[in-house]
Amino acid sequence: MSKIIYTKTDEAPALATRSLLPIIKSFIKSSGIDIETKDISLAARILAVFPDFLNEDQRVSDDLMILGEFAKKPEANIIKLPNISASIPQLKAAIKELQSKGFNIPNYPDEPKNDSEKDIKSRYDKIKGSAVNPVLREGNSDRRAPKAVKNYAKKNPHSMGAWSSDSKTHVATMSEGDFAHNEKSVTIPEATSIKIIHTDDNGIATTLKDSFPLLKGEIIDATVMSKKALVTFFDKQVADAREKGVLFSLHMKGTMMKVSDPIIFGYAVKAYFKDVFDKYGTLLNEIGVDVNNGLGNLLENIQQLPENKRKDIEADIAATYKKGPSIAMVNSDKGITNLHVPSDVIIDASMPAMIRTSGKMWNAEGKLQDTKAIIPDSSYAGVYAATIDFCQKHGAFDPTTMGTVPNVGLMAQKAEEYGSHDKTFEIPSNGFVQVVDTSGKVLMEHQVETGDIWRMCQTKDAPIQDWVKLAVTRAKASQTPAVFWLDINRAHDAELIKKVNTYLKNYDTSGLDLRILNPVDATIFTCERLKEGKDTISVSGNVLRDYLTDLFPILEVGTSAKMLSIVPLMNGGGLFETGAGGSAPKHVEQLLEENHLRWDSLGEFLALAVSLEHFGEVNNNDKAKILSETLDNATEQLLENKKGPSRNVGELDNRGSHFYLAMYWAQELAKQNKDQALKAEFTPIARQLEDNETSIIKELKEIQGKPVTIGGYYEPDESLINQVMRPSKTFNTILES
Ligand SMILES: NC(=O)C1=CN([C@@H]2O[C@H](COP(=O)(O)OP(=O)(O)OC[C@H]3O[C@@H](n4cnc5c(N)ncnc54)[C@H](OP(=O)(O)O)[C@@H]3O)[C@@H](O)[C@H]2O)C=CC1
Ligand SMILES: O=C(O)CCC(=O)C(=O)O
Ligand SMILES: [Mg+2]
Repeated sequence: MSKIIYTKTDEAPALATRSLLPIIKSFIKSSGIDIETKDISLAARILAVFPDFLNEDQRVSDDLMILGEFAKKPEANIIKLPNISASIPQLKAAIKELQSKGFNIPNYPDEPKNDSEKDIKSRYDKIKGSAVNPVLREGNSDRRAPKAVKNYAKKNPHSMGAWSSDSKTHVATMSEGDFAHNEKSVTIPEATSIKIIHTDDNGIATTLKDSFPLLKGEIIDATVMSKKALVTFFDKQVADAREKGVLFSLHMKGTMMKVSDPIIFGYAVKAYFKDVFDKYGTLLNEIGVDVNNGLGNLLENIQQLPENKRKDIEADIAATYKKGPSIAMVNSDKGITNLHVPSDVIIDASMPAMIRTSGKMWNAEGKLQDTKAIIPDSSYAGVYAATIDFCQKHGAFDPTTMGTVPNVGLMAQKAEEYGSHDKTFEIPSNGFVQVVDTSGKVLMEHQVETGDIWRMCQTKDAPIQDWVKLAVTRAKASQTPAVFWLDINRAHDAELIKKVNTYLKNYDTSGLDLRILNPVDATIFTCERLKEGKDTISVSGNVLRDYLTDLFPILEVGTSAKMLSIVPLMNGGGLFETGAGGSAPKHVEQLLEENHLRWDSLGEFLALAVSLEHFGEVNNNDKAKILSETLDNATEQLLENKKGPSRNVGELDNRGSHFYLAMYWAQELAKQNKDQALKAEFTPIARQLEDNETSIIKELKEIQGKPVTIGGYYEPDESLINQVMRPSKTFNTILES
């Protein structure tokens, strides 16, 4: 029996689900559509891997694993909300909360001392970082701003900070020794198995990863980030930011790149606080400071020191701040810097937000200031450098006239860098690393030094074929030029380009404008067209998929939450993601403080409509198709009448916006004539909702302005959270009837 699976996740999206899902359920009930939820929240994922530590009644099923399997089935139809990709500090906070609620799960062992602790750590490490999306994304990605959303933005532009030609903001990236410069790549001619081996200067070989299979036609690449080059680079950037009087800011993806990027993050913290580490390095080591988890980890750990010692260190930290450069702030009121927690500043959202804000970030005084945006690896940094350069030359983009940049992203089967965690290693000693196949042939080799970060990526052939097909399909369907963002001078991209050229021949591409440009040229080409109001599809690899689907949407429509995000699964199913953005923690904070939820569920409305459409097609269910069409119309109504959530307390919020969606949806169902039963069912409901609009909105506004509790952050209390998210008795009664 086919069904739609709805995911229960974390933070703001999970709050919103408590309000929206009951509405959806009541609307689809009569149409033979089953909806089921699967809990992939951080808390549930933790509980799922520790059944042996829990009482029988506390155990939960491993919903993520079940969903991962389901995603490979043709009948899959999954609505995926954004979930937390947990950094270590977030993971530890979730563990603490669960323990305080009586779940006897173990602590996270930073440095496991025995086999049992090693086992615990390895279970937690699978939950850490971006652990959900790669499992569910059994297809490539099609993300775009629907026409209604784009038109709304044109009529109601979001604020855009002006850019001036004397802006000192710039991107700083490495010019040697980084992943980009050391990359090697080969395409595998026949299926085989490979091992990754490190050999030290004394000839002692250690297996970093034992034999694992590769498919025919798979592209593999390997590269290394030199620790020496990285440290030199960071030292220079600290000095240069100080000299230029700009903010010091670091932009990376500690969640998706959960092995490499926290290590790189740690070196940035050490470079900025060089004086502190030179003076107290040994002591800090002894008390277990691990700055890969951010400056926050240091500040927390020094609390265990005797007061005078702690004060000495704090004074030296203060002196470092004073000496400068100033650091960009995440929250200047609370003194949280860009270097506090590796998951606070995530490049896909942080760089576009900065570009939207005149190229400025917040300083410690809470004022906007030009910044040095440090993106250590140079593989994709040029995209942001070129965008900034474009804005410095031409001024900010104008949302009322600019074009749009949909993306077709290669993502399936853990493609490229985002699947490299289990093949990323911090090198223990000088020597070399080799990738060796079963015949003993060395496929790739790198000289390495202690502390270097070596990694290998895989990109399977079937996803590449599917990606090229999706690109052609989208270019044809929208009659829009499409650019493959690939650099012939990069080893991996050179292999990919060969395949793109081969697979493009399978299609009739006459009349289509398809090109291959390196990322910098692609940025310039796209930005020029964008400014002239022209659309351009970006066809990109996995990392640029992530970056570009925040960059352009944030400039075009203000937030990537408004994106339609479809993942046509390779085995025929559909995964419908909601927007491209995450689950901004500040939204929960605001709800708790003043009972106002500014989260915009627009991406979810769009995802549900395509999910229903897909359901209708696969199951020959015409009602599902009508529900889909009417939902799309309702969403358009919602945009036209400006019934999205406001940022401010006392105004319409997420819950009020859901009410309007329900009202418009019911009206659209009452209006249509394709299905008389639906018409008859929804005509009185539409009337009831209209008649009670004023009182429902009043009920939804009255409750705002006071703090609320939901009994937990990672594992809220179901009854409390439902009460908070469904506060209108009148509305609930209509839905239940
Ligand atoms: N698909 C997924 O599962 C994803 C998960 N994440 C996770 O989300 C968390 C936060 O990530 P972060 O990098 O801060 O990115 P977010 O996209 O959550 O936040 C960036 C900014 O976008 C705006 N925003 C995003 N979504 C909405 C929405 N629906 N309604 C209103 N505003 C919105 C807010 O800015 P403004 O100030 O303009 O209101 C927000 O501060 C992390 O745990 C991250 O790992 C991140 C991306 C995708
Ligand atoms: O999975 C994650 O950590 C974030 C995913 C993301 O940012 C995206 O797909 O746009
Ligand atoms: Mg992203």
